[in-house]
Amino acid sequence: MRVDGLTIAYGEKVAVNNVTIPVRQGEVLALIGPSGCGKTTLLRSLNRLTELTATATRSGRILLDGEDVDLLEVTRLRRRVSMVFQQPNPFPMSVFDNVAYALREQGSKRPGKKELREPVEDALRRAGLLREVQDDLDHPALRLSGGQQQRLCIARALAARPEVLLLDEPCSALDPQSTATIEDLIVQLREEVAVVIVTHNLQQAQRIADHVGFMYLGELVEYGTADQVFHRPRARRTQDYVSGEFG
Ligand SMILES: Nc1ncnc2c1ncn2[C@@H]1O[C@H](COP(=O)(O)OP(=O)(O)OP(=O)(O)O)[C@@H](O)[C@H]1O
Repeated sequence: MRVDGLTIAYGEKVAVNNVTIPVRQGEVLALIGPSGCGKTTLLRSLNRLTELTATATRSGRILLDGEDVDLLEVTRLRRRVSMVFQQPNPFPMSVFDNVAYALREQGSKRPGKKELREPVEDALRRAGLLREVQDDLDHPALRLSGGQQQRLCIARALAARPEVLLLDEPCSALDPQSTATIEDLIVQLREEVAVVIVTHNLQQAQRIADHVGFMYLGELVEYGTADQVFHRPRARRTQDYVSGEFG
């Protein structure tokens, strides 16, 4: 995926200013920067969620596999570029049905429960949750712990076999143990899906990211490997931010 000269404004306020950044397959890209610098807006634009905000306007191009995302049917785009939010938001239905939902929505023919069992379990396995819920697939998803609910949301996103997974501060509502589990999961997932994560947690970005984009006041100030951005930042602003001097 590639973002090219992207500018997004809410009314008069420019939230993302002329950003060009690649999203590479097989990698985790972390977007970091102080509050309000445009990370979430950039993330949400990748599958056109910013269109849901009436005041948002956009210029520049976003390409998925060389195709302009504006030319793709939006439901299909959101299956290929899938989003997991800050607060786990499973549907008020069983664990099984949460994941099956994504699969049922896919084809023209509605598969039955039997046919769905294998792909549902496969998505749960890839989200690192199957072992914990195997015997409780019919239990309400809302009875799971917060960390399990977040992995269920990841399983739901993975079920549609997306090419890109967008994670908006996925651990901010979780305890340290669940956070560690999800970080391990993200590192494994990059083999099957490109991951873009917004995080305030610089240690987290260092632990899991291959590339890092540092944003400030809507601009992409610096983009590089995690090692370079954290240990040899080129810009003074990046240096100040990663050393904890502001933000
Ligand atoms: N729906 C909206 N309407 C108007 N302004 C918005 C809207 N969403 C975000 N903004 C503004 O756009 C700018 C960028 O916000 P955004 O949420 O993308 O930043 P962020 O870096 O993700 O912040 P945070 O780290 O606090 O989540 C901010 O000034 C914010 O106030």
